[in-house]
Amino acid sequence: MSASLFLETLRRADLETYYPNFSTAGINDLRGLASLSFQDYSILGVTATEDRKRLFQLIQTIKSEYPQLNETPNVYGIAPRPDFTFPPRNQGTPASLNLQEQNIQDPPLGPRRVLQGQGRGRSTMHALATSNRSRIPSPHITNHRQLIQRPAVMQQLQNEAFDDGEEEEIMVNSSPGRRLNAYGVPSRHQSRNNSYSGPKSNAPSNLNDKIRVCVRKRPLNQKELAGSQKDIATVAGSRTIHINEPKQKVDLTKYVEQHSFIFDDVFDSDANNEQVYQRTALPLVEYIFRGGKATCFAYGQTGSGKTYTMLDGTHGLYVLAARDIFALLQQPDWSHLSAYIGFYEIYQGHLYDLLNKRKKLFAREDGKKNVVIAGLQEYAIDNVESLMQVFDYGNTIRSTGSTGANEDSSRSHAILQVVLKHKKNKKKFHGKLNFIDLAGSERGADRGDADQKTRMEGAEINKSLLALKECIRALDQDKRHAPFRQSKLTQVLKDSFVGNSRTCMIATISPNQSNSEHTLNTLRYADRVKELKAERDRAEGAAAGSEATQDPSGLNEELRIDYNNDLGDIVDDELLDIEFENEQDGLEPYFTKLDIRDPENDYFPSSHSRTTSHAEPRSTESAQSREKKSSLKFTTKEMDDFVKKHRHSLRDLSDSAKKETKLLADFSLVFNGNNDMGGAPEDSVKAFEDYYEKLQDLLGKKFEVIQELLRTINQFSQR
Ligand SMILES: Nc1ncnc2c1ncn2[C@@H]1O[C@H](COP(=O)(O)OP(=O)(O)OP(=O)(O)O)[C@@H](O)[C@H]1O
Repeated sequence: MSASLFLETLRRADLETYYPNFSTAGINDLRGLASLSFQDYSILGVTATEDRKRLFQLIQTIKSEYPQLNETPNVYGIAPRPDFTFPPRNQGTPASLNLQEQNIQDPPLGPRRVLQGQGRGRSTMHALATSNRSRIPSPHITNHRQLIQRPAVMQQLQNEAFDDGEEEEIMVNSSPGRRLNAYGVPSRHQSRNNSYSGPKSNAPSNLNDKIRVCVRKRPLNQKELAGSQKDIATVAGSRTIHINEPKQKVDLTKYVEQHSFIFDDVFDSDANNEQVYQRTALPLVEYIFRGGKATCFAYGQTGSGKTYTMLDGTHGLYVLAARDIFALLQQPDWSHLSAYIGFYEIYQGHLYDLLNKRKKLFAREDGKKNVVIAGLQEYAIDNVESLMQVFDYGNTIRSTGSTGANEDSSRSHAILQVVLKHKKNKKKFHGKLNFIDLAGSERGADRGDADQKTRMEGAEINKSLLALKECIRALDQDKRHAPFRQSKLTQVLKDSFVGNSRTCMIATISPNQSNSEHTLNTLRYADRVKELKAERDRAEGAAAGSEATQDPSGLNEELRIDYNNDLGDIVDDELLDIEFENEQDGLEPYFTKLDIRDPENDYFPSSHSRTTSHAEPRSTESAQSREKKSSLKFTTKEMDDFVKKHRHSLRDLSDSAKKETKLLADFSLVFNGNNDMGGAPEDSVKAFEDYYEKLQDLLGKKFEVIQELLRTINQFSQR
């Protein structure tokens, strides 16, 4: 492991100050850290309680991440010199340091201290009603993001996560505490707590939500069973999952911290793909027949079951969806449509066609803002067998690499695209469904023994997953700008997120205890999406009374502005006339049968909606009188010139808005990334200065354009 990586590891745990001490003691990699015993902390100068806790947590994280390191003896032989200890934090490194060369083994861990000095048998149940921790605010936030106090729930229970013959305590519903970043290292920022509202958790989720977040737990595999690994993920009901995270206190007492999450659907390890399909991809299948665009993606740790769920060759969701798509295409209502299949991967920021010798591809947008993968070989397929053959062929050339967790680990994002087009006019697009098997991220970027290529792959994957999260976040918060351009993945998915689109995320998790931190990271990532979605739902609910102000497109005002801003050259009249097909009528029998039809039917912009969304409503009377007045005051040429000028200004403004969007997105990504990864505040400040200076420039130019337009209008009004 390079010194800089090691330093970075310490930095993320807020322990970088001790780097010189570690380095002088010859501890410069994870192995060295894992070998440290509690007694070594003082010798290394780590005396502050908070820092000792942090170091302890970091070491536990490393040990659970890399179990092989647990066997490493204390090869560094750090032993207290009778006459010397490292200075405490911030006091520099001693100039002359003479560590003893002898090897000292870690002292044995046990016997563990028993809480409050009491012995406990396996069946003992102690309610620690007076414990401070029983008053820790719940991690769950109410709808209004207020912390709610939960009853004293910390109990000592029979420990199910450890089975080493010792009693542990379980902190039920305890705070997740400091958030772990993608590396499983505690972030310096306090975690946003998991949010859900209790009553809602019992009600079935809405299959027609714009964004759905589901979780799938895979069974323990043979290796984990053989290693007596415990299942720490408990599914409770159809929407709740508890993660019993094994932890250790500073005094080495083991305990279990239970984290509870609620999602749209939670699938237990015995759920099969058909059951998962019914509540994830099936609603998307019917949605694309209604002219929408949809995305179904699996997110999760390497080896957690993303491929198994999404792209398994025989019963992945894509096969099940294809079965229904082909069946629907056989029906008279849809016989004018064909399904075209494309299969490509995003590897290191580039697109490659998996059905055409990994030919390099480029993502573009057509005039109607559909993302087009230029050069992608598409096959008109009408039966599942042919699809599976084509898919198998593509899958053999997908970029894979070996990670410790999963021999066939994919190092690329694979996208299987199903586009419905009109048979008579292939250019006429009807609907699109993307199935995405995201690359696993955790084992690439931070592995000390990974080669440069693997690390670069990991970094690229992390970047795209971060951008994906940012885009979903932005969309879910109905923000005006989403940083689509930050990664190839989000660029490609852009049209599946804006406008009439639906997204289903399936977070896949491994249930074994050694993966608990990655599992929690996955669930927190998913929870973030879910939490924001809940807020939006509430906001929409609150606004339900003001139906008259709602856009029939189903886009809220901000997103609509973004969509329009992003249209760039759309100011030409023909492009303003953006039209999505709305062929819902013919769907009646099918959707009635499935009983999942969206009752509101509010996702499809009517052919007028975009145009009308720009225009101020005018009364007939005032329009007529304006026309009359105008005909008296202006010549045709003047009016024509003004329209051209306006159009020109709009183009400039639109260009500016695009630049502004990018500027904001760039800054947001750096800012949020920095926050999430625990980066230095100075980096954020520097980026912010750069951002607002550029914004000042852009706004100045916009102002000039508007001023010029107003000048002309003023001249007109003075006539
Ligand atoms: N729900 C499940 N039921 C049974 N086996 C499963 C399930 N999910 C995953 N597996 C098995 O676990 C192993 C890893 O799964 P998979 O390859 O899908 O992981 P992954 O998340 O796609 O990993 P990577 O990111 O490395 O590609 C496979 O052998 C797969 O068959």
